Amino acid sequence: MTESGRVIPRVLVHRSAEVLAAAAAARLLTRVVDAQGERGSASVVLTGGRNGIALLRAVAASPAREAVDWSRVDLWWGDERYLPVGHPDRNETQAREALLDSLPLDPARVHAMPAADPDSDPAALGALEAAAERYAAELAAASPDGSGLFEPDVLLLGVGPDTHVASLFPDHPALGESGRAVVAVRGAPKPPAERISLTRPAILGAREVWLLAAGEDKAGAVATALSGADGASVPAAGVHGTERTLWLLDTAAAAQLPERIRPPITG
Ligand SMILES: O=C1O[C@H](COP(=O)(O)O)[C@@H](O)[C@H](O)[C@H]1O
Repeated sequence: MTESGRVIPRVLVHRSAEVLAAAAAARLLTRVVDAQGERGSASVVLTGGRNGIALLRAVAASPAREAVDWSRVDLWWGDERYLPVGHPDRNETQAREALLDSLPLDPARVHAMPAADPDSDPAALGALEAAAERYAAELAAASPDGSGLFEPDVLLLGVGPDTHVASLFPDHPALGESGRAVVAVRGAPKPPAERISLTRPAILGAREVWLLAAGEDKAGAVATALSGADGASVPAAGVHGTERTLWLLDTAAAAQLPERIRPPITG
């Protein structure tokens, strides 16, 4: 913990993307079981992207998934590509294929972000903004004490090569959104241009934030974010959990970390 009360991130480096996915899956399963033991249920915010989906595949492959009571797990998304239901590029579609369709989840507890109307132009003014507002209302309604505070047990984030997390991109106005929990993102530099994202203040409510990055294309972003960059312009530098912040990397993504903060490979 720093003097400002911020939790210092812990960085773990695994020997490959496959080991990273398997280790993160084991960690997630344990965290969910522990949260259910403590509070009766667990809430997890999923991410899209290759590392987030690899983690879900690793959960699907793990016999330890039987240790979880999946009917008492709430699933949310940190961001979504605003595309029609079932579109292969939707984070929801990929998560369902990788894991969710094989779990005995309570459908009422699977909180996918709204999808675009297949018969309308997703860029048309209004619908995307209304979709973001609906998701914000869903989040507020689900807060356990009615306070509207969103405190998921684990919030997963992929890290883009440009340091984006969820659909908060560097120098995009959505990164500075402070008055709401969910924001409509237009003009995203990575397709599709229309997206929905949790805002930085919403992410900061999570008990644990885990940032996942594998591959050499992520090395620059990881080094920048962990070297004291300003979270107001470098999205990955500005997110943390209230109890814990974990950076889960493979050796390639950790390759440009300055030596003073590069931990030994954990396995
Ligand atoms: O588009 C997105 O990208 C990020 C990062 O994805 P990656 O494939 O570069 O790891 C992801 O975290 C986000 O959920 C997704 O919408």
